[in-house]
Amino acid sequence: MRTYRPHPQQSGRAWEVADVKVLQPLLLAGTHAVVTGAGSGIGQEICVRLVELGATVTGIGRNESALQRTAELVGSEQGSFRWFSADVRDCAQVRSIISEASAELGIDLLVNNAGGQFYAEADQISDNGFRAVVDLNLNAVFTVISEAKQFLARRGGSIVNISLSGVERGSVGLAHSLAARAGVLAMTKTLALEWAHLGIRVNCLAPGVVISDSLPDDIASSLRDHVVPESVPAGRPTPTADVAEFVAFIASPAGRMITGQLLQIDGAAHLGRGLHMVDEWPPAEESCDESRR
Ligand SMILES: CCCCC/C=C/C(=O)SCCNC(=O)CCNC(=O)[C@H](O)C(C)(C)COP(=O)(O)OP(=O)(O)OC[C@H]1O[C@@H](n2cnc3c(N)ncnc32)[C@H](O)[C@@H]1OP(=O)(O)O
Ligand SMILES: NC(=O)C1=CN([C@@H]2O[C@H](COP(=O)(O)OP(=O)(O)OC[C@H]3O[C@@H](n4cnc5c(N)ncnc54)[C@H](OP(=O)(O)O)[C@@H]3O)[C@@H](O)[C@H]2O)C=CC1
Repeated sequence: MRTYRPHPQQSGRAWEVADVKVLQPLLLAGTHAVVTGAGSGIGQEICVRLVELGATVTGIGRNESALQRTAELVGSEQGSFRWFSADVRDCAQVRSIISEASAELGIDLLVNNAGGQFYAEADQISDNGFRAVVDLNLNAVFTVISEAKQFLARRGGSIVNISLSGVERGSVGLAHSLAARAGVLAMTKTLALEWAHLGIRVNCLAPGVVISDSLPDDIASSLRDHVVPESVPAGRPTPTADVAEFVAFIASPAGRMITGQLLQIDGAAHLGRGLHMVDEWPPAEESCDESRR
């Protein structure tokens, strides 16, 4: 199998530390952003960057110490960060947090980032397992958005739904998650239409492979050693900073005509062989098991 490596001129430490912060300082001063899944990985990076750009950020997640860590990471001199601990699948709790956090401030940016799944081929996913993943990655997104609408409408805010590269093509081991993300994509396009007259914009950002600190070691190694070299034409994972900068760009005035879009920040992974979360894909012919046909 062909493996992908990063271009030699885009390798090494210079690339790793390259500053992707291209937006003007204090670009988002005076705005209020709500970010779910704010205690780790992509969500944490988004919070840190939005505060740096001057926004007041409300973070939501389940793990209090993780949210506290985000609070410690954000700088204090520009915007500010406060957090609420909640399971986004708890509709009543999440509705009450969104309205408490936004009654005064309204919402300029809502980032639906909380999400995740386990990896299993479809015939290993129980009804309850499918439901659990759809609850987190689709139903909770609807609840958050529908509560936030009245606050987004005050000044014409923007919604960014974090999705997965490959949402339009499928990935082995992710039937539940991609079904949910495809639902979010359809909801994104529909709400972009329905709410355009309110000035509310709705987009999906789909990272490819992001190797963040919060991933379990076995998943991180599998992504680094197999999925990236075999399936990401750019030959490298997507840095969390790239996602955070694009979220801020969409929220900025420069993004004011961008709505109803799916943007895949994935080094062309969605054009390649697909991001498949199994050891071997496609299966070798001799290993095909008749009983599973
Ligand atoms: C595109 C390629 C690259 C993709 C890279 C993507 C990376 C990321 O998304 S990073 C985010 C990483 N973080 C996570 O994924 C963590 C979030 N995950 C979860 O919280 C759980 O996986 C959850 C969504 C299922 C929610 O868990 P919870 O509601 O607590 O569910 P339970 O533990 O009660 O289980 C419910 C149901 O699911 C079955 N199940 C759980 N794990 C597995 C598994 N590995 N294989 C098969 N089935 C599983 C579990 O057995 C339960 O079903 P029943 O037994 O039928 O009751
Ligand atoms: N890593 C990757 O390769 C990719 C990730 N993504 C997506 O990006 C998003 C962020 O992932 P990433 O940063 O990598 O992974 P993380 O696991 O670090 O982030 C997921 C966040 O969601 C929160 N979360 C999970 N379940 C719930 C819940 N029920 N209620 C509230 N918060 C919840 C978690 O916090 P807590 O547990 O404290 O609640 C955590 O902070 C996810 O939607 C993920 O699927 C997309 C493409 C690739």
